[in-house]
Amino acid sequence: AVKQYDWTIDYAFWSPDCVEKLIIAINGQYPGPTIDATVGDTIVVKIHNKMPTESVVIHWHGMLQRGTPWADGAAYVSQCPIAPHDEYTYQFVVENAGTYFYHGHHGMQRANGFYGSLIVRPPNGTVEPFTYDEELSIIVNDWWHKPVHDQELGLLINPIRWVGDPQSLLIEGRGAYNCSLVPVGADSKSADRTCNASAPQCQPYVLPVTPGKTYRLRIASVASVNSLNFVLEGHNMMVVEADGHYVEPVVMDNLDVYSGESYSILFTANQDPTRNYWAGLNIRGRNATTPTGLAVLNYLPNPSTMLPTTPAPVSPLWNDFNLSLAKAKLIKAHSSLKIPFTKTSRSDKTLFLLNTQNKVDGVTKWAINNITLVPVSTPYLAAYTHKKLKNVFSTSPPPPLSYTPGYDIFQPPVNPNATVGTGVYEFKLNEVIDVVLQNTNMLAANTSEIHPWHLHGHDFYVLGMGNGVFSSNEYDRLNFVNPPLRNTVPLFPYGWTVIRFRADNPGVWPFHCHIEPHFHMGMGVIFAEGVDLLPKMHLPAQNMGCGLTRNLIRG
Ligand SMILES: O=C1O[C@H]([C@@H](O)CO)C(O)=C1O
Repeated sequence: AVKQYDWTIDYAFWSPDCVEKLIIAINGQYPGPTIDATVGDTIVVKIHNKMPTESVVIHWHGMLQRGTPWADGAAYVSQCPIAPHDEYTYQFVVENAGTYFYHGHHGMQRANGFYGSLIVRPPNGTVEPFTYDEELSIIVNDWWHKPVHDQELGLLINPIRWVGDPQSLLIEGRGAYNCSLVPVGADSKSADRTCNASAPQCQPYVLPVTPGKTYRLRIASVASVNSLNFVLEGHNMMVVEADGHYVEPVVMDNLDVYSGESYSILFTANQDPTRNYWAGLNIRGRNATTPTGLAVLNYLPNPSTMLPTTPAPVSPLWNDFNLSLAKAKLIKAHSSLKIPFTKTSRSDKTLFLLNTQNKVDGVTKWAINNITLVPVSTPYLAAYTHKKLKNVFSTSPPPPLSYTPGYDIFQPPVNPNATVGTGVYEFKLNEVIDVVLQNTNMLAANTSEIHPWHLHGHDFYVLGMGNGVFSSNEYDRLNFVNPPLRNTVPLFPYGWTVIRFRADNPGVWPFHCHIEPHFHMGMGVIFAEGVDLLPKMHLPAQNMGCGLTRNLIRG
């Protein structure tokens, strides 16, 4: 079936955590409308950009965009952003059933509240490998009071003004800042400093349940910076799906969710039904003082306003990274998933990507094999579809496939200066690619952080994760039996992560850290697949109305 949506994008004043702030709303809603579709459906979303001075794109996170790379919604990779007062129509087919979401992929618009859920259901009559009575769904997020443009500029200047810890954690766009902490005096009179604890927009999100029933709860994270941990007070959860693929059921008493990831968990409302419970969200991976984000698990017929008198749920220690690693490794492909390779299969190409924090002209950046990705004004995909422009992004020499062996990942970089680049890793159609992500110490001593890496246009197999330096003899110990198929995977501090995918989707696809500030600071690479086929591709003219392709458009 064709599912048609008409979306007007505009600013709105909103109070997600009771403090009023300018956000980006869709049809006046925050979070944006949910897309609810079935495998095989064609999604058509007509965008009207009503923001007076900001251009916009929407990335359909986890959608493979097979045959429609121009609809991926990554600014200056797949398209020119949609100008103010202009319109653009996204059209693509949804391929796999699961829990997904969409979000802005231009500037820091995602951090400005520009996101929503995208749920894909299996074809009618399909039996899923688990059962439940009803379904609930939440998107989780971290939230700052500082306007995103202030945040963005702070990241790009010298010295860096890092965004710091968020003021709140939001569950389905709702949190509760303590209004007594809002500065008083002149500041309190300006609109963006209004804090109203009884504003309807910041009343806790309610998850209504009927005692005895089993629920599928979909959880997705669009967090700007933080790794999050989700707890359902008094209830265990069984993880059954991750990033749109079934996984071997695994019971957890709290769930780590990295930015860009999604999960389905099952839980049964089998606790004392005379009270309600907290759903809680805490930061892991950073030593933050941000209070727990709270929603209400509402045992019907109790009123949803009957707040639990129990304390906010606690999560494991923020820096127990071995626990984080062990938990991430518990996610394994469901036994019904056919793995298209064995222990002895090798990739056609292996990329070793060193993740370092760097400096370029004194400004703090992130680099991959010492190259910081910088913005361009011609969309990569548009350039690749025009023979004449094919080489504009191929730096000479091309971006390095690996880094110098012997790099000491436990020390700050000896020479922190990185080069800037717009180079592309080019793959032949159907090449099997392994990527080894290698984490390192940051510019400051004794610091290394979590980076959730997200690949556009693909799911990939997570072959393994570990501590220290990855060495090729570790290949034998990777998981070739039931590696989960994901579109986002964490890279842990001082650790490594190995993924595998087939370059079977002609197009140009970003692979980047899903931490919004880090992508801005250059932490990503660009993959071009089936490059010989791209000149035969016909992009919508509107994708090309900027940069070097602007003058090539014929009416
Ligand atoms: O990119 C980053 O910058 C800060 C810090 O390294 C400099 O303030 C931080 O925690 C990051 O993740």
